[in-house]
Amino acid sequence: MIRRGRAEGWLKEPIEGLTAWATFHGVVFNGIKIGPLPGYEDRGSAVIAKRNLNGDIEEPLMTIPKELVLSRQNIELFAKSDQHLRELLQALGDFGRTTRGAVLTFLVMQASLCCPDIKDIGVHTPLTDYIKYLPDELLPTFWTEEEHELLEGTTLRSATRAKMNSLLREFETFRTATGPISWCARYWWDEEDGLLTFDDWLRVDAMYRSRALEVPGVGDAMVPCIDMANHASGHATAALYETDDDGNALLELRQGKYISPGEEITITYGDDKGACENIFSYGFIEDTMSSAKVMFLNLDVPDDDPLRPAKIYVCNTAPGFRLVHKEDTVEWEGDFVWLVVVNEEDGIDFKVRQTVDGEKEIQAFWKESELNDASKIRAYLEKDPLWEVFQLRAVVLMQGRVHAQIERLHVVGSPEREGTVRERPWHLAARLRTLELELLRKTAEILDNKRATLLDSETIQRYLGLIDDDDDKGDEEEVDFT
Ligand SMILES: C[S@@+](CC[C@H](N)C(=O)[O-])C[C@H]1O[C@@H](n2cnc3c(N)ncnc32)[C@H](O)[C@@H]1O
Repeated sequence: MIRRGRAEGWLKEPIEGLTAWATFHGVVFNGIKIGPLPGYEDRGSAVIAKRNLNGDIEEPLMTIPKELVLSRQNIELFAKSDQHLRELLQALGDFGRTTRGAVLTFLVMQASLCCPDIKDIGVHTPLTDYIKYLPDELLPTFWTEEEHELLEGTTLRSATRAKMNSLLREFETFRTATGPISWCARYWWDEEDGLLTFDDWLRVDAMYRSRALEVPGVGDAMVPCIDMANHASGHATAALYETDDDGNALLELRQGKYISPGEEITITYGDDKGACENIFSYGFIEDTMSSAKVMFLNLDVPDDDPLRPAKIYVCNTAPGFRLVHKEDTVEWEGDFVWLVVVNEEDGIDFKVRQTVDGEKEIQAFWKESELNDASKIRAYLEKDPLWEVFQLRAVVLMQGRVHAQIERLHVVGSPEREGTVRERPWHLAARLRTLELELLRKTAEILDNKRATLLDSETIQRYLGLIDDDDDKGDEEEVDFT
């Protein structure tokens, strides 16, 4: 439906009309305009200065009335005067009460309202027309299979697969929940000419994901016009967004920033986000990005671990570890790693408990202390006399995983661009492979050093039997390196 609306024009407006839309609905612009930035048209629209702007004295560059903010709270308000939207949200239950569920549903509803084949459904809001100004972002969920293959060996490959699966599940939930509503059955789900398809779900997901901001005092929301600001990190971020005492959204130039006419006003989408997440959520990597910054590598509990099923059962953290590039080192995070490297002889134990309603539950213990969640395990291990041994095991485990990932990237190499592969996916995949490979190599080096340091530690020397505490014992004991 959305693709058709874009092609036929009933769901598309030129960006030149946005200022009139905004002014009509009470948005105040101060010294700025919205449109393509000459030389950077591939970024879509941007917020551009119309005159000299001085961050030390400037009033807000944009003020967006609170009623225009596309937040969960406002969607609930819209639903009070729109019985069809209300029906949808009620049918969706818990999902309709999440911000994501409410926003995606609202966006599908706005597209349906614009569709000439759908009659007498829903209530027009200012935001019904707003979505006509939004571009279709080429996020990886719209890449072809050939383009996805270029991601082999990068962490974006599994992230995109997992996202596609979760989008499919979400869409099925949406279809099942709304199927019994008669107007949904007629317009959306009719076997012959139902208008809604998975492609629509991908499109509303992309709109939300690439434009959602965390608005102070509101939470995740889409803020019309402020969401036309492109991203720049660090000192290059020109403006910040916040809310005033009345809940209106503001775009404010940062103190000390001076912008000349024709220059862009950027915000940050999150300086801590890694290259993978930037492509995943926004479909670009900043030109100045020189490190993948953050990578998540998945892990499994080895098949030969007798505690594997219990460890998987109790695990409530992401199965893997995150590498975070900080200045000239790489730090890692992931409680799952600790769960993998300990075994029964060390002190981990699992017990089956019957709950009050007769269900069976597995509980994890570390030397008699209950581990309510996996995040506690590290604190216990740190206090254990064998802490260095556990660290060494963790380091060896991660070394194996990092080397396997490097190997996968080597196998992919630098493929030639096939004729059907689009320029942007090809370029982004190549940059991501390079950035992730560099971060992995750096991590491998750091882990090698860490391993060498740990092997030198007294605890480990003793654990391996290389230090003999008891001179009298002589050398009759064999060292067991396993
Ligand atoms: C919140 S929107 C910003 C407005 C957008 N340019 C538009 O035309 O609607 C986010 C999208 O803008 C583009 N974008 C933002 N910052 C960018 C940057 N630094 N480089 C390239 N594209 C950028 C990406 O396509 C991203 O998904």
